[in-house]
Amino acid sequence: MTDLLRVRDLSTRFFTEEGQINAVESVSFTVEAGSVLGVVGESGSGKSVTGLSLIDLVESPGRITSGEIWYNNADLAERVKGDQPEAVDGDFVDLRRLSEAERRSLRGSAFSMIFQDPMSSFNPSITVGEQIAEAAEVQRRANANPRSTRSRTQGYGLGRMLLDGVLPDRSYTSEESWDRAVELLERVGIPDPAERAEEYPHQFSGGMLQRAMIAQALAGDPDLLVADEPTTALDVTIQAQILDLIDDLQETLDMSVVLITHNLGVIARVADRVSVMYAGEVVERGTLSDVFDDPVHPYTKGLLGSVPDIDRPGERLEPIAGNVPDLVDANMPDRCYFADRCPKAMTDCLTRPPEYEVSDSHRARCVLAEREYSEADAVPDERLAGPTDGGDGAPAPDAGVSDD
Ligand SMILES: Nc1ncnc2c1ncn2[C@@H]1O[C@H](COP(=O)(O)OP(=O)(O)OP(=O)(O)O)[C@@H](O)[C@H]1O
Ligand code: NI
Repeated sequence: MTDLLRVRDLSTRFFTEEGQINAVESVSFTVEAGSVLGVVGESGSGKSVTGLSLIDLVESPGRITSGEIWYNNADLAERVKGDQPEAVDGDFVDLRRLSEAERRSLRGSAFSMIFQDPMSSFNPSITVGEQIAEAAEVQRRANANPRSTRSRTQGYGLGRMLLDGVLPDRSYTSEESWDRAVELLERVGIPDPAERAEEYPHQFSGGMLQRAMIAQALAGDPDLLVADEPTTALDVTIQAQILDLIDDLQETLDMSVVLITHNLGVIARVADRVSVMYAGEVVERGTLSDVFDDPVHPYTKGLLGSVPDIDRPGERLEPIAGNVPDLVDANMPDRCYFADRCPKAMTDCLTRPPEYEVSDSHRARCVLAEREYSEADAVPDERLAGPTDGGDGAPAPDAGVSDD
C-alpha cells in the first residue's frame, strides 16, 4: 500500500502566558493512501492539534516548531522541484518547507477537515447549497489557476478554511458549482438534494447538517479528510450512519481519512490503523489488530480496559487513574509521561522512552516492547506522582517527600 502522508517528529507548541505548552510532541505516523487512520486518546492528549497541524491550521499563539510532513503528490513534486529541490523526495513534498501560498492552495483541494459542530461551519444566513457551491467554486477557480487562491476571512470554521470567506450572494458562484453542490448533497445521502440545497442551515437536523458539512469538505475532491470527533454531538443511531458514510466515501472516492475520537468503538468500526496519543505523544501505533488485539503500552491496555489487576494486587486497581499532564513544558517530567499513572512502571521508565519497534507495522513508546515487567525493578511510589521536579529533570528523592 502506498503512503499518502509521512509525518516525522512533528511538534506543535502554544506560547501562552502560562508558559510553553507542548501540545504535540515529536509525533510520527503514516497515513496510507485510501485508508482510515484513527487517532485516539483522552481529552487534552493533543489529537485536535495534531489534526490542525497536518493541514496547517494551527493559530497563534500556537505554531509547528519542528518536524516534517511528507505528502505524496507527483504533480506538486514536479512543480516544486525546480525552486526547492530540498523540499522534494521522489513523489513526496515536505509541506513544512513550502511557501505559505503553496500550502494555502492545498487546503480544500488536497486536504479538508470536518468538525464536531457543523453549525460552526455554516453561515446561518446563507443557504446550505450556496455555501457548498462556494467551496466548489473556489476549488474550480483554484484548479484553473493553481497559484492564485485568494483569501477573504469571515469566520465560519470549514467555510473559512476552504475559501477564507463568504461570498455575499449567489451571483458569484456559477451554475456549474451549484450543480456540483446538489450532486455533493446527494452523494452524502441527503434526500431531495435540489430542494434541500435551497434551505438554510437551521432547517437541517443535526445529522443532516453533519452530512452537509461533509459535502462541503468534499467539494475540492481532497486526498485527505481530517474528521475531528465528527459524531460526538450526535445520538447513537445517527453516529453509526455518519461513520458508515465516512467509511463509504473513503472507499468510493479513494481518499484517506484521519479520524480523531476519544471513542474506541468508533475506531474499531472504521479504522485500518490506529495512533494512540497520550500527553502530546503517540505512545502506540499500528494496524487496528496490532493495537486492539496485541497492545504493548499499559496506557493502551488501560484504554481498552484490559490491564490485569492481578499483576500488582492491591495497587492501582483503577486501570488509568489520574489525569493527563497539563503539557506545560516546565511541568513535564524528564521520565515517561505515563509513569506516574502506570501500573507497570519500572526504574527504566525514569528516563524518556524512545519509540520501540514491536513489529514492522507496530511501534510503542514503552520499554515493555523490549522486556518483560519485573517486580524487582518496580519504581518506588515516592519517585512518581509527587509534585513535579525542581526543573533539572532529576527524579524526586526516594525519601523525605513532604506531604504539604
Ligand atoms: N489555542 C490554544 N492555546 C493554548 N493551548 C492550546 C490551544 N489549543 C490547544 N491547546 C492545548 O493543547 C493541548 C492539546 O489539545 P487538543 O485540543 O489537541 O487535545 P484533544 O486530544 O483534541 O482533546 P479533546 O479530546 O478534549 O478534544 C491541550 O493542553 C490544550 O490546552
Ligand atoms: Ni480535540
